[in-house]
Amino acid sequence: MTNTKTVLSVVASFAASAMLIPSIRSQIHSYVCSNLHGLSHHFSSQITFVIEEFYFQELFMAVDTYLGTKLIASVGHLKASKQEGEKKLAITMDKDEETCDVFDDIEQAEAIKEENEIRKINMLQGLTWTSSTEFHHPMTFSTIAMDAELKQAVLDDLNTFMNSKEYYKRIGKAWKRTYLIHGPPGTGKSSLIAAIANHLNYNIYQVDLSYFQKGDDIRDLLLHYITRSVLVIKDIDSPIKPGYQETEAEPRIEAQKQAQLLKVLRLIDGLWLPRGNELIIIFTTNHRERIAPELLIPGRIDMQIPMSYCTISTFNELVYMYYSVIFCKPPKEIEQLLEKVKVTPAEVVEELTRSSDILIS
Ligand SMILES: Nc1ncnc2c1ncn2[C@@H]1O[C@H](COP(=O)(O)OP(=O)(O)OP(=O)(O)O)[C@@H](O)[C@H]1O
Repeated sequence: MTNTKTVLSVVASFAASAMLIPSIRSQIHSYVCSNLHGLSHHFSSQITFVIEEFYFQELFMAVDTYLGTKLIASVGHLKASKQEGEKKLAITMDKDEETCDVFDDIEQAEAIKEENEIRKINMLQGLTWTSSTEFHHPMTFSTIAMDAELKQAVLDDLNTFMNSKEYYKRIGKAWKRTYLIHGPPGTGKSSLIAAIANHLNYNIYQVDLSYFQKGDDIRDLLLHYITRSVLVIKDIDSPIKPGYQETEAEPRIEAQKQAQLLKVLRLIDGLWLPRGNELIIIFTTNHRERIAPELLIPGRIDMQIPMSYCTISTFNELVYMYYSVIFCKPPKEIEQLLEKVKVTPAEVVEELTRSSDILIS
C-alpha cells in the first residue's frame, strides 16, 4: 500500500455493496460491476475496496467525511481541518491510518456535509448576488400558526419533493417545486419561507424584480449559482420600486417589472435548470387577484398557499406558543371579535409579546 495516500478498508456484505454501487460515478460503477461478479466466486462475503484519492476524489472525500464521524478508538492519528463555509471542524483520518466500518450508503456522507454547511441569505441587487449574513431565522413548522390541514399539506409536499430525485429524473423534469404564497401583510408569508428553508436545510436566494432595468439578463445568475435553495421572488404584483415616489411614470415601471417576471417564469418553466438543481421557487404576493393570468397557468405553480387573518384556531396556536396555555373552551368574545375584525397573526404576536414582557418584568 506504499503508493496509496490513505487506505480505507470498507468491510461490507454484498448487500451493502449493492447499495454502494449505484451511487458511484459511472466509471467506478462499471469497473466494480464488471469485477464484482468474478470476485464473488473467489472470496468470502467480505471484500475490501481501496479507494485511491488521486483517481476517485469525489468518492474518496465522501468516504473520508463519513468515516470522520466515526471516532473509532483504534485510529491513532486524526486530522482536524475547517473549510470556509462550513460550521464545524472536519475530523478525518490521518495519512496511512486504517479503520473498519460498514459503509451502507454514500449519500450519508453528503447528508453529513450538508448538515455541516453554513446557510446564507443571498439577495440579487443589480446584477450581483449579495451574500449577506448567515441564515438563522428560528421559524419552523412547529412555531408557525396556520390552518392545520394546510400546514400538513405543505409539509407533505416538501417531504415528497425531497425524496423524489429519482422520480424527477425518470419523468424528465427539473427537480423543482413552485409555490405561490399569498395573503395580506403580516399573515406570515416570510415566516413560512423561513420555516420551509429550515425544514429543507436550504439557502435562500431572494430576487427583487423592481431593481432590474429593461434588457437586464438574469439568466446566468439564476442558472449557475443556485442549488439546494429556496429562490424567493417577492411581491410579484407590486408596481412600486423601493423609495420610488408615485408619478405618471409608474405604469412604465410596472410594465418593466412584469416583463422581468415573465422572463423569470419562462426560465423556470423551461430547460434551463442544469445538473439536477434542487430548487424550491416561491412567489409571494399580497394581492393574488392582481397577478397576471400567465403566471397561474397549469404546471407553472405547483401549489398555492393562502395565508390568512387570524382565526380562532391560529389564535389558540399563538397563545399556546407564547404562554404554553391551552384553551379547552376559547373565550366566546375573542371568537366573535376575530370573526368581525381582521387581525393579522403579526398583530396578535405583537400583543402577546408585549404582555409576556410584562409577565417577565
Ligand atoms: N402565521 C404566523 N405564525 C407565527 N408568527 C407569525 C405569523 N404571521 C406573522 N407572524 C409574526 O409576525 C412577524 C411578521 O410576519 P411576516 O413577515 O412573516 O408576515 P408577511 O406576511 O411576510 O408580511 P409582509 O407581506 O409585510 O412581508 C413575524 O416575524 C412573526 O413573528
